[in-house]
Amino acid sequence: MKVGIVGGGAIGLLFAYYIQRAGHAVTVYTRTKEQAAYIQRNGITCIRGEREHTAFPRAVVWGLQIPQDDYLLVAVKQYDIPAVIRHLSDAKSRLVFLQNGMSHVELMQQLRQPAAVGIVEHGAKREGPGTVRHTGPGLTRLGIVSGEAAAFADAEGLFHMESFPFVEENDWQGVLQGKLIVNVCINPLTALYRVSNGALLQNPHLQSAMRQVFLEAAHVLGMEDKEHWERVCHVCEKTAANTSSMLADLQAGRETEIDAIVGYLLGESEKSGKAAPLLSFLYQSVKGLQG
Ligand SMILES: NC(=O)C1=CN([C@@H]2O[C@H](COP(=O)(O)OP(=O)(O)OC[C@H]3O[C@@H](n4cnc5c(N)ncnc54)[C@H](OP(=O)(O)O)[C@@H]3O)[C@@H](O)[C@H]2O)C=CC1
Ligand SMILES: CC(C)(CO)C(=O)C(=O)O
Repeated sequence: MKVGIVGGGAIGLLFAYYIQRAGHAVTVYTRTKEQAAYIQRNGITCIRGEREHTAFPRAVVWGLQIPQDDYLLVAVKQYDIPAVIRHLSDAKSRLVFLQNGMSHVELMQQLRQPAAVGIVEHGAKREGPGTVRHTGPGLTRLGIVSGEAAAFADAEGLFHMESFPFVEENDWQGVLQGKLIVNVCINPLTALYRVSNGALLQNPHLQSAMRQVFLEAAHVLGMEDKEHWERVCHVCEKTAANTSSMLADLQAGRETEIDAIVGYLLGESEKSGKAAPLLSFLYQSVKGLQG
């Protein structure tokens, strides 16, 4: 099977490495010709614990040719999706979007191709143009957003590996929302206070601030059940030593995914008329910091 991965960041390199190892013909589509040349020459090295392996997919720059892949996995940040989609119009591939947040779902529904979300429960860190560290092994949940279900019938079986599992998810909206609320609670506060995820639990004042953010976000999403708060605390604990992606983006001077995470919720609060002053404060603060 021909599988294209758009984006050679942490998630793109991780998926390219594992799917190539599963025996598929992978092409990584990068933004720069330098990264494509690097991967062509050196492959992709994945570090997991003490182990380190290299796989050798093809690599080319995105947008130079119409992709001929059976599947295309889009692994760019939310805000880069519009630029990627521009080159998709003639592609016949089935599409899988791997982003956090929720604002891509509406964009996906406007595409001609069958499209699915891949909800990524792995942690990954890019350590070089062809090197990724698999920091938190988890799984990927596939949910069909548009097109015939039959288009994705083979996906789970094709990509699944014991060391890199894929499962089909019927309630993909519920799972995506569950992940969204975790990111809403953890990412902006860690970015503003410049703390690791665990500090939001360990410091009682920050925990109380996070609880207030949770209550407002849960109200907007109609997800006030106890289990969602427990999940937020569980993720905070499990990733206690992590620098959240939003804090990492700010520290590196990159754009954050605040629009796809908090911005999406503000859109929902406007539609429903539910007030969200804390979310608005977080949104404006992170926007202000990213300049
Ligand atoms: N990292 C993680 O552990 C997890 C990430 N996610 C989600 O996955 C998504 C990707 O995250 P992540 O991999 O960490 O982000 P990165 O910033 O590491 O990677 C994004 C990549 O997209 C590339 N890119 C941007 N525009 C284009 C383009 N037009 N054509 C081709 N490539 C392009 C960038 O290229 P360049 O480097 O040249 O700018 C970069 O390599 C995000 O939505 C994130 O929230 C979800 C779960 C876990
Ligand atoms: C779960 C969490 C908060 C882990 O750091 C994350 O997804 C992120 O940083 O974006």
